[in-house]
Amino acid sequence: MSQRPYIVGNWKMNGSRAMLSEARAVDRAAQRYPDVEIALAPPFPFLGSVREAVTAIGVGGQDCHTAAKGAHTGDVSAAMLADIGADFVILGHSERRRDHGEDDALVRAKAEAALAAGLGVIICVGETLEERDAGTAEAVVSRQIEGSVPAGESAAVAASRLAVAYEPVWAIGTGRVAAVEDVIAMHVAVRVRLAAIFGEEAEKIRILYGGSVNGENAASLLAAPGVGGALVGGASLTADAFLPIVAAAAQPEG
Ligand SMILES: O=C[C@H](O)COP(=O)(O)O
Repeated sequence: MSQRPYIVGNWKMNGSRAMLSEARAVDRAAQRYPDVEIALAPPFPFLGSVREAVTAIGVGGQDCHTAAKGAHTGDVSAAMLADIGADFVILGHSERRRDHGEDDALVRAKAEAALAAGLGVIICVGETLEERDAGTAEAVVSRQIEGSVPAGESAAVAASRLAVAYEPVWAIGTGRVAAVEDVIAMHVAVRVRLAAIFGEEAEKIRILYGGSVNGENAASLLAAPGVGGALVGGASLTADAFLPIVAAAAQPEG
């Protein structure tokens, strides 16, 4: 794969205006890592401020509505994200699937709206512990890919603006990181499904790993074949915790 590794910090529902200083610190450090694509996804209230505070890193939302505008109290459209200068949106995170009952069809509709608005899209997939223990992890993730990826998009659009984050639910925020060999196997499964949809252009779609990534484990995860980056939660909340992951992406273990 020729693309730069993609390291995305998802602040989830954390932070305050004070965290602008963390975003600025990441942005300042980004010039030391030209071979890494770095981005942050703050909560909506801080998105515009972070966008204005940084120049070298990407900024994205954590969700969007399927519609461009209208009577949808509390929601935010992809067009609004694009309007304030966001580069991408994270969709179908397991916390949204859990907290808001989002299913694959809804995630796909959101992805279509986001791509239509010109945004990049990171679609999250991943199995629960019960599904892994039952031996159905690959089947579950393959089904999520088939249901939530916008298959009607051209392969060229997918190759340039779509990423997939494989995040085993049991590894998110638990400190329990997936074994590298399991990460490799799951990324292969994701790639096979993407290739079935988009053909050989699917090789260019970055597949990120997410789930308790930190400065200690990042190098071995990011060096794994097929891993195109990381979607980082807890360790993205401070520049001190996040930047070692960026550094690991710049020089993954051989
Ligand atoms: O979006 C990020 C992932 O859910 C991973 O979160 P975590 O790094 O806190 O485990």
